[in-house]
Amino acid sequence: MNDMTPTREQREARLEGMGCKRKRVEDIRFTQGKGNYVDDVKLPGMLHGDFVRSPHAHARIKSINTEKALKVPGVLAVLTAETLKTVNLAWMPTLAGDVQMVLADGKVLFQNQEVAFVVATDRYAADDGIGAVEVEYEALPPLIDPFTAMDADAPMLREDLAGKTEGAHGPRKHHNHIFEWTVGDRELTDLAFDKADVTIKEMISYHRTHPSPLETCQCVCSFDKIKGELTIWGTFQAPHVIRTVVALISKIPEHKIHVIAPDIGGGFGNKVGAYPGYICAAVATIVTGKPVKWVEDRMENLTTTSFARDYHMTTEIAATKEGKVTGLRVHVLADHGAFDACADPSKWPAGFMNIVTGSYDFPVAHLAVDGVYTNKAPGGVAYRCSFRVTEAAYCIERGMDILAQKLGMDPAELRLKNFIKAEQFPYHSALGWEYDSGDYHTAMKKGMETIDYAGLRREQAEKREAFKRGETREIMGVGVSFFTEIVGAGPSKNCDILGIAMFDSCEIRLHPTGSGIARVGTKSQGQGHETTWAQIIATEIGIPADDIMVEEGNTDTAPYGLGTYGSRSTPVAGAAIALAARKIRAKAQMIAAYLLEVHEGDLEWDVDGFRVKGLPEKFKSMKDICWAAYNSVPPGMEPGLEAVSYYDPPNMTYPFGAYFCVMDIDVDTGVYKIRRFYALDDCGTRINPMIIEGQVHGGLTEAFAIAMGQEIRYDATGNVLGGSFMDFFIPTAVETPHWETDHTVTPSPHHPIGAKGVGESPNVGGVPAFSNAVNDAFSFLGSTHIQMPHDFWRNWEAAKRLGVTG
Ligand code: PCD
Ligand SMILES: [Cu+]
Repeated sequence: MNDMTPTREQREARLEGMGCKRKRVEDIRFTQGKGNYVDDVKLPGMLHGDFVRSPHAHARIKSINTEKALKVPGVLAVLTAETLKTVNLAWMPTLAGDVQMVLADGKVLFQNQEVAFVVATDRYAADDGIGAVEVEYEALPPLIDPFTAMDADAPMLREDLAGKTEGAHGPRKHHNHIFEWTVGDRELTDLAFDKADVTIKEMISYHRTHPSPLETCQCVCSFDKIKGELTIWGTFQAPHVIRTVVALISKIPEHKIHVIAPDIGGGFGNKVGAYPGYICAAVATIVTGKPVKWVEDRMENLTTTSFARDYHMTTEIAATKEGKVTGLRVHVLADHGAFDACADPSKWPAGFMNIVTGSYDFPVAHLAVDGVYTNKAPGGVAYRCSFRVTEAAYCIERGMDILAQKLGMDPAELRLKNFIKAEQFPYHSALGWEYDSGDYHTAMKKGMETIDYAGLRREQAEKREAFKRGETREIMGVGVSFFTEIVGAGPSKNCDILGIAMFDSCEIRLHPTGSGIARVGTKSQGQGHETTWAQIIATEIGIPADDIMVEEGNTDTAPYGLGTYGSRSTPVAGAAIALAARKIRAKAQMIAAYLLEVHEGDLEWDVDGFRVKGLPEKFKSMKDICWAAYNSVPPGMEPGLEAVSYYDPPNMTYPFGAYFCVMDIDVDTGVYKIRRFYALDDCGTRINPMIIEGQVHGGLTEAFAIAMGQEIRYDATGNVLGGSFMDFFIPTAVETPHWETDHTVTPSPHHPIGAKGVGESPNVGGVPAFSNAVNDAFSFLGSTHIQMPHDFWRNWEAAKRLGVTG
């Protein structure tokens, strides 16, 4: 070795592997406006489709007259449910076992529902065509309040299900009932409540909101009549699932369907489901023989595509007078809108809501969820937690605060007292999960020390006294939230979508000169997979991350995968990537042994190649081995260096975190100021700390939006009130607080690289932190629970209700 030989550290740094704050490679094109999004797909002769939508929330359709529309210059076709019936596509299956109208069939069930699809030479002509379609409606009584959905005299929404007493998830109790789902031991839980010293009960609602990604949902469909092939470019978080759904409902053989998800401008769960626009564009290209583009506008996106939450959770906790929790009982009324179009794994009608015991050692618990139909848009999947973990975390984190208040205990102290202890992992929760790993006490204490929790409480006590003396009009709240996430759906034993197990996949192919391509079954929408996936490979096989190209989103080239949502990419695909890389390394080891004329067992891995044990100068780098793989492999070995891995995770991963929010609220105006927000996340092994930080910043900003103002509201007749950015709160840099981030590292014991997901965590933990801060601020005035979102007006209303302002 001479002086020019790089040190081990230098070789490691050159790889930019796991743990490196590698800059996002995709940002080179994104920041220069050189991304390639669906709307950038422009094909010769391409037509444009757009929808006639219902102004009513609930109405019968008496007639649709398309004659005038068809005379509008540029309009080529108008599809209605009747047209779609000729190809058996007026309805489509949802991922939740329900069916959904593609175009209104006989009646409409929510405002802005798709009624007809106008296809024209350009978007403007399509719009003129929409104006010329004549639809005659007969208004029906709307059902907006989910609490009245199962009243005896409630209007029947889903006439297609009339008389059906069995739904996709068991018996239906009423014509607007979708399912009842129960978990846990009812009897033992009731007993715990009978014996409890202290109990609390509160209706905690997580309102309806919407992720509203920068880019709306869209697609371009192009049918090649000669080859009988359908190509779909679309904003799909799960391209392979879309291909399978299209194959099942169109009867086009799956190998003749090409689904391509190009760059995506944010997904946030909004782009998991299948929407009528996709089906209509596909039918339209087959009918017209021309490519057809469908692009939603902002209002269409906000009012009709996958909303989030709308869970009304009656929460009860039983405890001893010393503050040890002894039982949890939760009933959820789930408002699903007109169709059950959630995208949970098949066996989980309410997602992973049974993580509602949170980070606490509840000996017994019981959860019951009733899903109901209302005259609102379908969905329920979205917004940085597709599987209802956010609802669960909000429920338990609000509940613990309410219990602390009743016990006269500090909320952080109550949590510390009830945490699952580090030595209890793997921990079996009362509602059936096996938490893989955690160290809650360490995380919580680190957070409390960093923000000087005790000092904040002292300050708050002083401020409260000053408020009572009339010296200030400001009240101070400290919001505590300690969440446990559950991500990585999921193990084939209990997770499937449409019968397909929720594995994920990776295929790595190394080229002779020592670079390569990795194709993965996931699909980044901004998370930075092109950067992080290459980092895993770099560490595993010693090829610099810059020399690995990552490709996702093309069903012809990527191995089958279930896509990106529910923070599943790192737990599932991340593992597939590591294992595919290890297969390559195993073959590389055989080649190296052959080249160095030693036994495989005599070699050891050293950063970027193999070294003969005890003979450090005998070394073959991965680059050398790549070349050899194409010309001098051991006799009998196949040439080439590539591997595929399909990974079926043995368990979910359970990231967690401790969040604190310090807030001051002026009682006379309701105006709040967020003084401090501290977020400690534990996502196990950290692949790219900078990307993690970005994920946390983004998720916290969204949590802030939800907790402090964002809402999709409906009036009594079913008009959407949050349908544009005039009424729907999107925080800008001006409103967004400063985020302090921190971490601990508790690797997942079953994941090949120990990583857990992180993308969803900040939203899961963030919302309760904000809401608890507001509630904590008001608590000394006798309030137990104030409903989100906590905008200025509602804060002022709360102050008024509590008699501290006029
Ligand atoms: N440990 C760790 C973890 C993680 N990571 C990173 O981070 C990220 C994320 O991850 P995750 O957690 O795994 O996740 P994913 O699967 O990938 O993704 C998903 C998520 O993601 C988030 N984030 C985001 N970002 C952006 N930019 N955009 C978007 O859209 C979005 N979305 C959101 C959502 S909503 Mo759902 O769908 O509702 O369910 S779910 C979700 C990536 O890149 C990775 O790699 C790292 O580094 N490390
Ligand atoms: Cu989730």
